[in-house]
Amino acid sequence: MGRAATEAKLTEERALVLSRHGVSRETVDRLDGFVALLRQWQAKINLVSPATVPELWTRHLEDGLQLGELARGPSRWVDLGSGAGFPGLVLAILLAGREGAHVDLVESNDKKAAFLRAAARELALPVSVHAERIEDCGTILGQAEAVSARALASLPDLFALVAPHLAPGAVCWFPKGRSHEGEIADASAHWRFDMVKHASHIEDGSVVLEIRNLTALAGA
Ligand SMILES: C[S@@+](CC[C@H](N)C(=O)[O-])C[C@H]1O[C@@H](n2cnc3c(N)ncnc32)[C@H](O)[C@@H]1O
Repeated sequence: MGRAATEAKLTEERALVLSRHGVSRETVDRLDGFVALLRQWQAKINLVSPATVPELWTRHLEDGLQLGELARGPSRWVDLGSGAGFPGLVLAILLAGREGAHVDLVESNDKKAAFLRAAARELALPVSVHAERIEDCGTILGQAEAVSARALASLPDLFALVAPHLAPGAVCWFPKGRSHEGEIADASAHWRFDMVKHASHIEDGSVVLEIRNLTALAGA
């Protein structure tokens, strides 16, 4: 897609997304700042698939906005495998200004972590970036009221990563695509959990899974 068409699509989809999510002027300014910074860095490092840049608002930002609306309570989040900040940085943008709010972003890729740090600094967000492997971040996970992860791993693999560390009462929020039913079936063979499945607006058949009370089944 050429530059003019990219700009037109971004403008059109920004208006669409903002019409679907009532956010404050300050939040809109921070979302715009995030998009500008991401596009600036994207010219140097591959933060998101280049084909999805014209659809940044609908493919990437809106997932975080939707998650923030579903999970209004928690102030202390951990986002695993944050990549370019989805959904973790968007959640931090929504939480900016709330007393006690904090989002830990875990991203093992040094270049992406550098981008996340730059964005957090420029946008004055309540964020810590951990350029580490999730497997080494048990203490951070243990402090979370809510954990998010998008496009990181299958549901059983996500459960294995988080379960040993989750504090009692912590809630996991995992956006999932159309193949979520198979992942839920696989996870159910080894784990007991309470789940609410929220329909996602991002793509037909996609969902946001809200998971509580995760425990390993005996003998699994
Ligand atoms: C497919 S990307 C998804 C990024 C983002 N969550 C999104 O939805 O756009 C997965 C990200 O997780 C990071 N990652 C994968 N395994 C990881 C691990 N064990 N510890 C920390 N980061 C990891 C990768 O570097 C990559 O940036």
